[in-house]
Amino acid sequence: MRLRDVVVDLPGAAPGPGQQPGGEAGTVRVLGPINLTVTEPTVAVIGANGSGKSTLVRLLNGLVAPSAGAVTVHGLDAARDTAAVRARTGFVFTDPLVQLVMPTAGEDIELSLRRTHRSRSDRHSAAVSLLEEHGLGGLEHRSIYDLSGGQRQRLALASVLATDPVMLVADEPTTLLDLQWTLEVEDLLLSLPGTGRCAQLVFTTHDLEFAAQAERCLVVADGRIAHDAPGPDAVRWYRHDVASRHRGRRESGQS
Ligand SMILES: Nc1ncnc2c1ncn2[C@@H]1O[C@H](COP(=O)(O)OP(=O)(O)OP(=O)(O)O)[C@@H](O)[C@H]1O
Repeated sequence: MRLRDVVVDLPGAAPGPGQQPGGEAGTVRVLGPINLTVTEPTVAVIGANGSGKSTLVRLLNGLVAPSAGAVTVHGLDAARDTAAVRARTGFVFTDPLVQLVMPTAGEDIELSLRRTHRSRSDRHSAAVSLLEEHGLGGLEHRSIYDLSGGQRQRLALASVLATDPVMLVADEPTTLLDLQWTLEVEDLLLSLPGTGRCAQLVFTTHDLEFAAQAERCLVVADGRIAHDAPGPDAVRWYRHDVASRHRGRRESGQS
């Protein structure tokens, strides 16, 4: 993926802390300018609340369009060739209810399998085994509203993976999971490129141990890339940066 001179300006009453006015009156600049070419198989995006992480990854499948500049994914312009980009890019939302569209767990996965499994019975048996693989065995008839938050988050991931995406973008994919499932899902996600199940994984997270395992990690601050390094180095830089700002505020009596 490639971001060239990308900025995102969004409507806003007044710029918040760390934000600049956008190019048009009444807008704030929430991202950019950003120039990046990312080829690494596993890429983490970390940073403070409101720094612009979700906005950055939403650019990758056209959920957010840049106000200026260009986002290229698999050689396609994400804002112009959105349908083609979305056909290749799976997106896992932080809130699974945003993306689960069918009434039951089994039906949601079956919907994702409709392109690759033509017959209904094939779709059903593939859905049952995918549910098992994600710790949701026996829940195919369960309403998506009667699943726990963590079960829903795993279902959302299973449904997106069922579409065989070339690139998987996951926005805080483990926020609702218990410790065991956090570790399972992190292992699964990080292994995807290596096992050929998708070519590239891009994820946002506040879990720094997870981020440290990525080959490349982008630290976002106030809508800009503040640091860009291999996972362990970027996480070390981020911890140090946050701690020293915190110390500075404490010493000046601001917190
Ligand atoms: N549709 C929108 N309209 C106006 N402002 C928005 C919109 N979406 C996001 N923003 C603002 O853009 C900034 C970046 O938001 P974003 O969701 O990208 O942050 P984030 O780094 O993912 O935060 P978090 O860690 O809290 O999820 C925030 O100030 C947010 O309030």
